[in-house]
Amino acid sequence: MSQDSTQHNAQTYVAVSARIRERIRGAKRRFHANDNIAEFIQPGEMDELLDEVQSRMKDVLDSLVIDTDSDHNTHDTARRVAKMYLNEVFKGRYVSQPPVTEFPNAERLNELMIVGPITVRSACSHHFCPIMGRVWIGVMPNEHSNLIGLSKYARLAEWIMSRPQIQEEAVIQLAKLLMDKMNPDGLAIVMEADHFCMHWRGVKDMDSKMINSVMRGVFLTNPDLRREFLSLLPNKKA
Ligand SMILES: Nc1nc2c(ncn2[C@@H]2O[C@H](COP(=O)(O)OP(=O)(O)OP(=O)(O)O)[C@@H](O)[C@H]2O)c(=O)[nH]1
Repeated sequence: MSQDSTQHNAQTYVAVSARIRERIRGAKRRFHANDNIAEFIQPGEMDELLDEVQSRMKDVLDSLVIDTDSDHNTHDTARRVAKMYLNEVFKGRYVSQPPVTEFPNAERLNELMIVGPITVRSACSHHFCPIMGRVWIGVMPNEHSNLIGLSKYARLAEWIMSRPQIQEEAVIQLAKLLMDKMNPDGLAIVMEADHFCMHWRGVKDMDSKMINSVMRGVFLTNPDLRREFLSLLPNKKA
């Protein structure tokens, strides 16, 4: 019998992760660590996933030779880790995009606006170690752009970041989402983050950060605008 199926109530039980994977493959879609798969998850299946991830985490703890039966500290760790991954730190894979009210640009605003720093939290796809950082977003709207509420930049950034990520792909996913939503003349994003896979382990370098920027539309073609955006970012070391 395959690992994904067991006898269950006299019927063949297919693990919920296998059922979800089957639907995604059927739709010829990707399910990389930083992809959102909410549309393939049916009502009630998140509870089943929680049980499945808990059971597999228990196997990992067993393989780490940790006595989860008599060690009171790790007795419920498998469940806690499963809940943390599915409902908190990787939630952005499993839930739909947060609702964002879009307002027409009634006053035909076409001046640079900047939001930030927005705190972002993620984990790297390579080691599942935390990434903690800040992001600044600059928008150059035009008369046809949709405007979104200020808090929605943070909500959308959190949705993208609460997945296993690499920083270079995360900023591009965020840029695409905002471009699609607002349709501005230009968009600029700067992200600065600490990667705990470099602080806590590996090279154990406490000081280095990763900073990257993504420019779209007029921020690419107009160096003065790009300079204005970058000069208006508060000192990132402050
Ligand atoms: N480009 C990029 N790399 C990242 C990011 N987060 C973590 N990394 C790096 O991913 C790399 C994984 O490298 P590997 O050589 O496969 O893994 P490793 O042997 O554990 O690497 P060390 O960290 O050097 O011990 C490391 O260099 C990490 O520092 C990110 O957001 N972007």
